[in-house]
Amino acid sequence: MTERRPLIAGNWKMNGLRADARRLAVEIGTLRQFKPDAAFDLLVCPPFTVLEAVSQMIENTGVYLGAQTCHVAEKGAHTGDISAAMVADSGCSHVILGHSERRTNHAETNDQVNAQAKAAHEQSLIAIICVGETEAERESGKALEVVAEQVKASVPDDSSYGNTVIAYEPVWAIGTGKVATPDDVQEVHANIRKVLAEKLGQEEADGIRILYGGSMKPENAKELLALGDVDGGLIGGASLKAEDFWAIAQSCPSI
Ligand SMILES: O=C[C@H](O)COP(=O)(O)O
Repeated sequence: MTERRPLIAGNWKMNGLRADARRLAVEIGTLRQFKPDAAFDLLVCPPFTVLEAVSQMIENTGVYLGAQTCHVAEKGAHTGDISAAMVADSGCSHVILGHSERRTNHAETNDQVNAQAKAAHEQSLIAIICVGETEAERESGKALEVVAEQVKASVPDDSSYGNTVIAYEPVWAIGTGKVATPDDVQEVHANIRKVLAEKLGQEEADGIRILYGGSMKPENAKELLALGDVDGGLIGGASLKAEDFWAIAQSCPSI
């Protein structure tokens, strides 16, 4: 079976002026250099405006750089948008797509996320495709079904373990301090892998990393990261403090 090296990804969201971003990037990069052979990959996804600054700060540290979205078109009349080519040109290897905050605040649909992921793949970017149910959907027993539908529709057919990561983020757990139970997380992750196998084949499904996101912190990371189908975390709030982000990464089981 393809080895799934844990990925610990920090989504800085709309946080970080240049000075803060540089400081945080240096702190994370410095910690990373202490353990270059660690059993996990580290990724930071700052806002577009500081990608360049962060890219310089993490050069040669082994920390990967990602953006938080991209447009489906390569270039053109799309005021305020950023293309996958621009993301790649900024030094990024990854891009987060379809985060629930984008789906809610910018009305992004599964079809759009699918097209964004294809655009990202064309630029050799790794697409981190986010899915997750709302609290009402969980309470009405529809979590598995909703997430399965999102995966089926948002993940393009050209996806592979080399170019795609899935992030399961229950909407109600994001930034709230509420965390899904380990049993619930494992159940959803296993079902995502099953859907991926039906869509892309077992080999790809076995290799695609599925991250958990939603109030992951040093205190709960170990239990979540130990689950069989959890291959890392997409971390918001706790990724803004280098020590917390690093403590989460250190909680990864050895591979
Ligand atoms: O992308 C990250 C997630 O939205 C999780 O955010 P959080 O760790 O602040 O709950």
